[in-house]
Amino acid sequence: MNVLEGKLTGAEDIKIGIVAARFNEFIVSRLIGGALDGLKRHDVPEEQIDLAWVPGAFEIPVIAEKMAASGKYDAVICLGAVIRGATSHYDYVCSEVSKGIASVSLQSKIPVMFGILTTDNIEQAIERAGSKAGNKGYECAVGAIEMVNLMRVMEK
Ligand SMILES: Nc1c(NC[C@H](O)[C@H](O)[C@H](O)CO)[nH]c(=O)[nH]c1=O
Ligand SMILES: CC(=O)[C@@H](O)COP(=O)(O)O
Repeated sequence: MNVLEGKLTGAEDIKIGIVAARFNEFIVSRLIGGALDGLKRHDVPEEQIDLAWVPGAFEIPVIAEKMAASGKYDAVICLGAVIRGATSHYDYVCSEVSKGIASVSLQSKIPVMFGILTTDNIEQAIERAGSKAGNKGYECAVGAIEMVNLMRVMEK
């Protein structure tokens, strides 16, 4: 059996685009820190990482699509924190952001990582932004490297 896998080494030439939502910046800034930590610890040079801020998670897909279509990046990491409020707005934002990001990844044929926290309260978001439930930004960074290297293996 042949196992195709994306290793976490050989990331020195990987170029990453990050799209981050400014809404709940207190949380998102920690997701960005986790992503940068993950990329740096796997030897992705800082000068090969671009960060684009958008107002909120709903605006992430359109900028993720521009990054992916530019041909400048091997992968795009989408970071945001959607925290439930008093109305159904949360459901619409979460639904459209997840559909949008998935669509960009399939259309552009490069990894577009879903680093959007969708939580019922701020405590759950804090837990997933660098405390007891890990850091979704770090997870997406390492996942991006694995996916880029897996796709390179499959294209040989
Ligand atoms: N409530 C949250 C939002 N809402 C804003 C939308 O994402 C969007 O920017 C607005 O509707 C204008 O188009 N965004 C988040 O990222 N997180 C939230 O909790
Ligand atoms: C996720 C949201 O859009 C939400 O934070 C908005 O809050 P509300 O539903 O109270 O307007």
